[in-house]
Amino acid sequence: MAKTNPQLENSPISSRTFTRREMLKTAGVGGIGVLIGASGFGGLLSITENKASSSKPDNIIPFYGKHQSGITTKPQDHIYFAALDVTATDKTALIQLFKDWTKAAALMTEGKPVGELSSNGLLPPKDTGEAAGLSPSQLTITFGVGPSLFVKDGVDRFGLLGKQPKELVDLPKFPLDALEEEWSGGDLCIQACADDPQVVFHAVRNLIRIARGKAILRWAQPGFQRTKQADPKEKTPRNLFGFKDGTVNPDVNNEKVMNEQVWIQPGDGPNWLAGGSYLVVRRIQMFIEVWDRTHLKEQENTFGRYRDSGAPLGKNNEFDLPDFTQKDKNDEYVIPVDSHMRVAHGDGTQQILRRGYSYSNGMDGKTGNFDAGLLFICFQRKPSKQFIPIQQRLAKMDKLNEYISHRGSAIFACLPGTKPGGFIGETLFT
Ligand SMILES: C=CC1=C(C)c2cc3[nH]c(cc4nc(cc5[nH]c(cc1n2)c(C)c5CCC(=O)O)C(CCC(=O)O)=C4C)c(C)c3C=C
Ligand SMILES: [Fe+2]
Repeated sequence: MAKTNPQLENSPISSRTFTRREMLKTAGVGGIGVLIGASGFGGLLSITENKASSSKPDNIIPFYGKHQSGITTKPQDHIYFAALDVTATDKTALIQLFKDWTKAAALMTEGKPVGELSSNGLLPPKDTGEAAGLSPSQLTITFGVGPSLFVKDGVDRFGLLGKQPKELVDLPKFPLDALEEEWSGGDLCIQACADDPQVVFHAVRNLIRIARGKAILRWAQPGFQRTKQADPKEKTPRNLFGFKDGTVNPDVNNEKVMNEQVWIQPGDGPNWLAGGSYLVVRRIQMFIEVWDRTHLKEQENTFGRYRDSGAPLGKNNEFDLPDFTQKDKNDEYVIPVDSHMRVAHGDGTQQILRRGYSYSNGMDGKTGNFDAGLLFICFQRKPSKQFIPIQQRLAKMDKLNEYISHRGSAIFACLPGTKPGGFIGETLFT
């Protein structure tokens, strides 16, 4: 399980840290427009540069690096996930979009607004403003491209057909899928994660705004887990069924394991994607009202773990290895054959890096129940050998299926990282 932030490969935090909070502090109440007007933006920057170098915020996750952040990054408290449809019809516009997004994302992850602050009362401000004064909050922004960016309705939209990886195709239909168009697919995705809900919303909102005329929102879903404030020891978070969720995950601090399981390697497919990773997202509704009427033993048999400790059935501690051979006095397996953990584990050869968040979207208008569940997100090197076989098993025989329904689905190739001066998607488009 992820215990520390492994973004060691991303470039070190810039010494020119000029955060939203510092900007307000430097300008003083009501003074910012006047200061910029008088000295120009560069002047203000240089004042703050010197001041900030001795007090670097430690809640910045570097945007630039070999890989995009937000994949092996220790999960932050909040997510805002958005899938987009591209409306632009030429490749140049698409390239410009990725250039603009890269610049804006790099600024926002450092806690800066997306454009110069302006005192021109006749223009809308470049940044929407709701994150002014907020810290960077470990914001990560991760971009991906979906299969439909390459070919849609048989049309090679941007001359990218020859570049489409074999793995980047729509997921197969699984038994019990109840997918809805309004929660599925997308030409592009943006995953914004941070320790503040307003910071993640601000990030996606500004990126969508920048995309105006080139791409539009297709679907979006915010999500959460317990905050670090509520659980300073940062134990494994619990899902909305009350169980610890995220105990077994490949070790993000082990580079060899990440190269085997998560990062696409040169030779895996087209070279433009080496250093990237496939993201599978499933919007899974959880029938919490039914679950809340289910007795504890049944709940524990459903997952194959104890609710309180998170230990595998028959063991004492959360991180004890499960014994799948152990039987009880009735000659039944202690960890039931249809339990979620056992079925997901299989023979242990397929692994995925799970990075999901709970969601709650108010009431399901059709039933009067909560519309709540798991925004399941996982990263992997080869979906055909990782998510797909696991989900095929789960869809067939997971006891958890009585309590959940897969409502949305999409797959994206998360692009490799980039250096300052470059842009996300550069390897694909040039
Ligand atoms: C296809 C992949 C998976 C889907 C979809 C999925 C949905 C899902 N899972 C939970 C809750 C738990 N999952 C747990 C373990 C677990 N789940 C998957 C895969 C999918 N889950 C894997 C690969 C594993 C690890 C298996 C192993 O090797 O042990 C657990 C147990 C604790 C843990 O390890 O995190 C819980 C709890 C829900 C609620 C859900 C859909 C709503
Ligand atoms: Fe699971």
